[in-house]
Amino acid sequence: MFKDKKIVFLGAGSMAEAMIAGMSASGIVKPAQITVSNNSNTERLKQLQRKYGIHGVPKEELCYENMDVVILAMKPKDAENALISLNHHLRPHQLVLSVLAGISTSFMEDLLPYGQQVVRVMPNTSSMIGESATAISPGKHTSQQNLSIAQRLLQCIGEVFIINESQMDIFTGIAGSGPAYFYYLMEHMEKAGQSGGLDQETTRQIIAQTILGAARMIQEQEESPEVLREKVTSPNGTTAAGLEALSKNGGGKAISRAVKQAAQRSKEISAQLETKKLKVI
Ligand SMILES: NC(=O)C1=CN([C@@H]2O[C@H](COP(=O)(O)OP(=O)(O)OC[C@H]3O[C@@H](n4cnc5c(N)ncnc54)[C@H](O)[C@@H]3O)[C@@H](O)[C@H]2O)C=CC1
Ligand SMILES: O=C(O)[C@@H]1CCC=N1
Repeated sequence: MFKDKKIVFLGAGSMAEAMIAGMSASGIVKPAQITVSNNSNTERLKQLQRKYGIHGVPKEELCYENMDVVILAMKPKDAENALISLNHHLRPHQLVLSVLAGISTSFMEDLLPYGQQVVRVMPNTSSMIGESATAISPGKHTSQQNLSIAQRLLQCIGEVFIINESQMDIFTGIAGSGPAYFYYLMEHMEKAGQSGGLDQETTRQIIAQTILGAARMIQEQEESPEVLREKVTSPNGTTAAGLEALSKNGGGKAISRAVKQAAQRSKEISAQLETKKLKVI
């Protein structure tokens, strides 16, 4: 399916690198099929080229005719300019994927040539090791065949969920931003471990294995998080004491607020860009 297909990343930041690393390691896409470009930092392009064996090409030197899949990976604030300048280069057969938070398919379609096939994508940085939870939603002109191509390509970086675009904000709050919540939790557990007498490196490995084990239990057992939590919790035991502290300190509420606030921010980014775009078109 991907033999000879050429993929270009516009944007060479942390998300692009995570996807490039995952795709290159998958064996499904060869590094030589991948090109990455950015606004001006040529040193960064050289670094990615050396590290992954892909092509790092300055924006002015990109040869768009050769591209099959264009992946937008700049910040949302740069999307409008990027789409406007892409407009002149694209051909109808080229598929545009966007990993930008808050950028709707209709926003892209309005700024690209009429009928362009686009897919909105929300990956996370675990793409780096092929463990992303990625959502995709097709634009209104996107064929089933191109949606399948996007799905197969993104399976190189982890699990892919095809969702309704109206669910993209909440998906972003859970999975796009989600790794950061777990890292935040780990940072705090690590500090507690150290103050309890463990060294930092050992604590880190213990926490990672604990989170990995809990995640795999959810994936491999039929039971809900609630049931699994109850199985850890002995009456009047250590877990009950820990959970009580979490609950008393607003732990559950804080987690649910974090997800909702991130989803809300995704909505706000869309709304701000829509308002700005209406002044352009
Ligand atoms: N970092 C993350 O965990 C995730 C990020 N995303 C999305 O990925 C996008 C990129 O995020 P990061 O990699 O964190 O940002 P970043 O700031 O690290 O990288 C942005 C890159 O875009 C380049 N750029 C800007 N305008 C450009 C243009 N017109 N053409 C080509 N390149 C251009 C910049 O030079 C830079 O290389 C954002 O839109 C974000 O919403 C989505 C999911 C997760
Ligand atoms: O923080 C952000 O806006 C991006 C989108 C999801 C994760 N990082």
